[in-house]
Amino acid sequence: MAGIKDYKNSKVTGNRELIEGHVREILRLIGEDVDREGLLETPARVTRMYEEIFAGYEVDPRDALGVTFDEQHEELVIVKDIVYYSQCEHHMAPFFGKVHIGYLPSGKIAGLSKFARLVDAVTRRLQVQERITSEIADILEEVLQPQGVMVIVEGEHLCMCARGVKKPGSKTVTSAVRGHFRSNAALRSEFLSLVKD
Ligand SMILES: Nc1nc2c(ncn2[C@@H]2O[C@H](COP(=O)(O)OP(=O)(O)OP(=O)(O)O)[C@@H](O)[C@H]2O)c(=O)[nH]1
Repeated sequence: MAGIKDYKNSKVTGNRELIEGHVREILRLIGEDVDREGLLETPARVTRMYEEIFAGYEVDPRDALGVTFDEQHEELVIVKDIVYYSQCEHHMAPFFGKVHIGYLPSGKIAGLSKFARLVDAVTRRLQVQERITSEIADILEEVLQPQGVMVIVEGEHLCMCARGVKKPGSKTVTSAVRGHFRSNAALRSEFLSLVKD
C-alpha cells in the first residue's frame, strides 16, 4: 500500500489472535453460526483487513513527506484528486473520497508522491473528515514552511448512506486554509478553479 511500508508489523498483527477471537464473538452475538463454512475464515479476513485500513497508526504522518528539496519555485503547486479511504470514529463505518492540496512554496518542495503518502498516513485510522483536513494542512505547514496551504477534502460517509438518515450520494466538503490562502481571496479562487473538474 502506498505510504505505509511495514504495516505487517503493526499492533493489529501483534494482536491477531485476540482480534480474531473478538470478531468471532461479535458474529456469535449477532446471531450467526460461527462454524458455518462461509464464516470460518471471516475473523482472520477481518483482521487482515484491519492491518491495512488501520496502517496509518504505524507511521508518523510527518515522516510520510520524507525528503524535501530546496527549490526556488514560489508559485502555486496543486496535487489534486488523491483518493482516500478512512473509517469514521463514530460508527467505524467507511468514508472515502478525494483530497486536493495546494501550497505556495517558500524555498522548499516535497516529492509529489509524498502528498499521497501523507494522505494515506492520516486517513488509515479512525478519523473524522474535519481532522483529516486540518491535520494535512498543519503537517504541510510544519514540514514545508510554505507561504500558504489550502486543503479540500470531499467525502461520502457510509454511516450517512447505508444507515441512520440514509442519504446516499450526499457529500461532505471540508477545507483548511493557512498562511497566504487565508488573506488572499484571489489565491483561493485560483486554487478552486484549478481543482474544479
Ligand atoms: N462532523 C463529522 N461528523 C461525522 C463524521 N463521520 C460521522 N459523523 C457523524 O457523527 C455523528 C454521531 O452522532 P450520534 O448521534 O452520536 O450517533 P448516531 O445516533 O448513530 O447518529 P445518526 O447517524 O444521526 O443516526 C453522526 O451525525 C454522523 O453523521 C465526520 O467525519 N465528521
